[in-house]
Amino acid sequence: MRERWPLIVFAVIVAAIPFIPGMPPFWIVLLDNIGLSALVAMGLVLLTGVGGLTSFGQAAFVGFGAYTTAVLSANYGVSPWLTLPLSLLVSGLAAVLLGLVTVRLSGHYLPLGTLAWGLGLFYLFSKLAFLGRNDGISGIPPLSIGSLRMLDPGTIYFAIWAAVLVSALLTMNLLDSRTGRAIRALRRGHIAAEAFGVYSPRAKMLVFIYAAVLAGLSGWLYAHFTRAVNPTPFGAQAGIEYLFVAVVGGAGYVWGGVLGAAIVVILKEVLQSYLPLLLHGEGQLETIVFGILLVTLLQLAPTGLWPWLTARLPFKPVAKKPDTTIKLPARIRAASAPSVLLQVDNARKQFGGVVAVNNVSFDVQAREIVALIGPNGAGKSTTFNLITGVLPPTSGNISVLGKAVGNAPPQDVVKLGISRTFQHVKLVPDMTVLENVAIGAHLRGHSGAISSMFRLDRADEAKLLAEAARQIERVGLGDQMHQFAGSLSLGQQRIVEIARALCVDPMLLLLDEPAAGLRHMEKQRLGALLRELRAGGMSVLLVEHDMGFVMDLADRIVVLDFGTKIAEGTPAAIKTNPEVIKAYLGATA
Ligand SMILES: Nc1ncnc2c1ncn2[C@@H]1O[C@H](COP(=O)(O)OP(=O)(O)OP(=O)(O)O)[C@@H](O)[C@H]1O
Repeated sequence: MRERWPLIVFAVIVAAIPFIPGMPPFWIVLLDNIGLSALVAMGLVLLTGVGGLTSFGQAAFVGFGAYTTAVLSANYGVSPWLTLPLSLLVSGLAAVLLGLVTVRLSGHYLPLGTLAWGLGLFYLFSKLAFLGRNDGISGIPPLSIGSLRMLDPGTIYFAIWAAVLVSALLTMNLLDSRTGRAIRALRRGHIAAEAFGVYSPRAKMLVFIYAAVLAGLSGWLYAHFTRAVNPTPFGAQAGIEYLFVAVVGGAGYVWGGVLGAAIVVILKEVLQSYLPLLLHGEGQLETIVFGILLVTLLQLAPTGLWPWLTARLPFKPVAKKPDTTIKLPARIRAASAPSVLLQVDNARKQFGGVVAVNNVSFDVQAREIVALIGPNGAGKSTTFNLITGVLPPTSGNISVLGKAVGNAPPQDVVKLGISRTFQHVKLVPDMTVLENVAIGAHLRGHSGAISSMFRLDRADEAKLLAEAARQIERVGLGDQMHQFAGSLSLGQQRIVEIARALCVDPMLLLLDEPAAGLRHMEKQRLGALLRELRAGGMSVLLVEHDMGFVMDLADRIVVLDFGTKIAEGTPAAIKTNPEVIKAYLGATA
């Protein structure tokens, strides 16, 4: 669990600021603007920095929140407190509609898509009569509690910063959870997360809606702060600026959003106030200087200022080892399970004219280690992808425990008890080893986003982390548990992937080149671990180029060449098979 005291200290400082004698009112206005901007940036942290979905369109969601309360409270006299849930709801619903078309986009189409609807909604706000067209809506009532009317910047300050602090707490809670790990895994692509049961479209939609709701909250507060709204602050330029705020502060960090908002709001204000004086009234130069300063900041700290600052702090948070005595229930295994775990029957995969897997058949029995070998490009990884649902077969059948897998997606295949590692390691480098491995236990937990935000997931979370810690210790990386996965050697990262796959409590483990990059002793330890797993009832199918390792370990070997199975048998038989020597072993000898 993360330390909460920095948040408490920050809350006390924020609460004390308005009471500092001689505090200029204008500074309070600046702090109000920083808080409003920080709320939007916090959503962008989750969306862009954590989830990897770049959005230029967040200002439009601020507009939905602001206009909803403006219309209802100014035109229909609805209490501002009643319009709060409605503002959040309208922003959230707008995100559902826009998200359905946007989050499916990939690469540069996604940011362009957000820019397109950001521009479109700005024009919509300025054309609709009931929103007051370009003039907007004025006469918005202030927020009030009993007889206290939040008319001046010094009183609404408390509402704005309470919203910032509560949102920061909820967002940190969300990120530090089962759902948060699924969201954080998205940035490295969807294949690894989906292999452990994460539905990435659902996770993407969740962050999209969450970011929009935070922007809507900012809009609701903004409307009652300025007491008038018009389309200008909700256009594409504002959308780009919000993204700047998040990136400058540190797009992967909740507090980066707050820091970025402070930097950008203060910098803009200082430049607008003092640059014209210095340059004798030359207009618009502040925009250019503002741009140059921001780019310089990004050169200094490319991942944002928050990580740059925290890396220089004299103290580091101390991570606690999970209590490994807490147990997750094991997978229920049928007493009379069939001896054939996996049956690959005439599987074929074509990519256009390339036949990557050519009518290949083999099986994996219970408590057996089978190796799939062959030269580069023989179709081994493609076979793994067919078995795990990453790719649909062109023809043929794959069945697990007698049940046809058909075209099941990876999320369904892992539920059958098949887990895997990847030829090209797919860990999230800036998540700890423990957090990466805990993604493997995703399907064994059940807490959702809301319960995580309110910390109702702790019992579930403790079990998942305990399981992850146990598997990390099992593979011999207990000392590295709290290190970032990206700081480990490539060989160790492969072992972390094995621990993640073990968290599924699989019946069949698919390992793609697990020994690549390992030193001799590490290979021996890996071999011992795999034998121990087999003795415990697990089966292993592995792709490996280290023939010494394979021959020592495997019960049976299947050899592929140009997508076709050319041999199958015990290591002794394969070693002396002339066709295998000609196609592969001769070359590796
Ligand atoms: N998505 C794809 N589109 C087109 N061709 C592909 C695709 N994936 C794999 N191939 C081709 O299919 C063939 C088999 O590739 P695969 O990666 O399965 O081989 P491999 O045995 O795992 O090789 P290596 O040992 O080098 O990893 C290769 O010719 C490869 O170029």
